[in-house]
Amino acid sequence: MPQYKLHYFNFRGMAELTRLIFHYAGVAFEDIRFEKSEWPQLKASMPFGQVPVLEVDGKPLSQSYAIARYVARQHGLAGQDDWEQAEVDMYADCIKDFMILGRPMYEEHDPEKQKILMNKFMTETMIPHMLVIEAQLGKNGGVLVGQDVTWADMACYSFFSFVISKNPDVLNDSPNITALLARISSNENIKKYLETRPDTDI
Ligand SMILES: N[C@@H](CCC(=O)N[C@@H](CS)C(=O)NCC(=O)O)C(=O)O
Repeated sequence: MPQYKLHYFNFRGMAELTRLIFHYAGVAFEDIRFEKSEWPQLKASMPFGQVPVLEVDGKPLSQSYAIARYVARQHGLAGQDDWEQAEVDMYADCIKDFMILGRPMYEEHDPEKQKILMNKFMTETMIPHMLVIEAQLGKNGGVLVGQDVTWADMACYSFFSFVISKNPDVLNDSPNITALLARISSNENIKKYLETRPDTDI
């Protein structure tokens, strides 16, 4: 087994999906978390000057979804054939869009402007795309692709569990997404991780 070291800030952010994949798969990795005050000293050592970065036997890999996909492929969570892998990527990219397009809303501090951004994000992106995910889970027996949990489901879990920690009503009309979250959070490895995970705001 390679030696994995995951470098990121001490919050969930863009590393949490990979952390969850490692824990779900029961694979040991070093979860290296640092504070914002330490970042200026570390930035130059990261390939794109950004994190997350995964070191695999000393070799660095950057870009959160490249990292998550790589770890998922190595541990049987990326789909059974090329088509399934493409479908898994499709749903994972949909979740990545949520994260990228939702970011300006979290960074806006003026409540009025934040409300406008929130409405636009919800009506143009989140609600229509959530309906697709909800319907697919219903059609496909509770997971997005194939017969079992993949990293697309983990991406869904990572994103929506964060969202409902801020706004518990978001999944009121989404029983299938709610069931997926319950399924993943009842995994023994995930349960153990959640018991000890640092309690961070983002
Ligand atoms: N496209 C990159 C974006 C990574 C990114 O935005 N990282 C932020 C933290 S979430 C960062 O390193 N910020 C510090 C900086 O840019 O100096 C990915 O998906 O990994």
